[in-house]
Amino acid sequence: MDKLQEARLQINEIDSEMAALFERRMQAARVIAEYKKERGLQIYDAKREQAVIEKNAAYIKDPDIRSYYVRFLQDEMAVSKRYQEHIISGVKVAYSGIEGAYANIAAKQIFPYGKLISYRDFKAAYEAVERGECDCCVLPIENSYAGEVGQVMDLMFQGSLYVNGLYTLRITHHLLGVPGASGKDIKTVVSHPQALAQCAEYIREHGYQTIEYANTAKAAKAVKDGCDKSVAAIASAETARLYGLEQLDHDINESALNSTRFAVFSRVENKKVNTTGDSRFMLMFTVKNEAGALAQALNVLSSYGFNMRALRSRPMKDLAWEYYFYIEAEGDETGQNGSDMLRHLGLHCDMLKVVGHFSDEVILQED
Ligand SMILES: C=C(O[C@@H]1C=C(C(=O)O)C=C[C@H]1O)C(=O)O
Repeated sequence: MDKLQEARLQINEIDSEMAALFERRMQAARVIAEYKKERGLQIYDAKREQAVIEKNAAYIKDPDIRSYYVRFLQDEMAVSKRYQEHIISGVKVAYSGIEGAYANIAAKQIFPYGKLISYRDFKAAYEAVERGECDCCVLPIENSYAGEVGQVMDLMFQGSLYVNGLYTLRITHHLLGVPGASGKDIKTVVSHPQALAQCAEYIREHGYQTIEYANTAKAAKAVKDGCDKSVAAIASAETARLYGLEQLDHDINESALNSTRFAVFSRVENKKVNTTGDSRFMLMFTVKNEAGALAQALNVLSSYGFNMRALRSRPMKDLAWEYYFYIEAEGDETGQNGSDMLRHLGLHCDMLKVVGHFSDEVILQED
């Protein structure tokens, strides 16, 4: 047998072993895909991929081969993600608003393989998941300009869903006109009040009139339907594509920090979070009607070493002048220290629940 034949026989043997291993790996990936579907988690997990590469690359003794093996792992994981997409494809994702609105843009980016279903408001989207009509919903919880989204906070307090992921969508506004219009034609701009406010300086410099719409997508649709070259909408590039508008000017908002945080809600809690140090959790509670109860409750968190990042209060709808509290804190509350903290905190509360935890806040780019 010559060298070629010998080496090919070896490869045949290796491939047959690898085929069996590949099948086992893909079966494990299927289990992971189903787990993610139930919990509204994204397929891609950057930290896990990094860990897989680091751990396995270290097994390769020949330094010449190591970089090829890293490439092999990357390809293998890309194949596994494609397979997971096939399994999850059609996951039903509820969002509130119409196509082209920012909630829709966020949902599309988080679940590009999902079936996105529009609901008329936050409550309808949330309840569609509670009823089992959808697998998860994408709702805004906070905007860097307008602050918390109160209606969603109330749903989190009263409802039964969990937050297993948080995503920040950076929002860039553009000036959008009907095809053939140019910047010089524009006299009036239309958009959501927040978008108009975020572009106030630009609007003032150009001397435009403004008209408010319920959301940026509706404003874009009105420009398209109106066929008036003197009217432009302020909205995203995605909205421009959707409604066949042209970008007459780009990046017209003043603050580059304009962003909205979207939470993904699902019926099943994601118990095990990444414990690499970036974990966060969300609590909701009411305190006993006693002097110092709130201060004592807050002290419990710090005494167990949890760093509180946000504290908010909202009125309880059915009890006048009574409030519930929302806390977002850093750390992993699923371990022993966390459960001790929660038990201790419970002593100061009438009601306490963990609404969600997630390992990383993912930044979404609009385009
Ligand atoms: C299998 C998973 O999903 C994806 C695919 C991975 C893989 O094939 O090893 C790793 C991380 C994820 O991007 C997982 O999250 O573990």
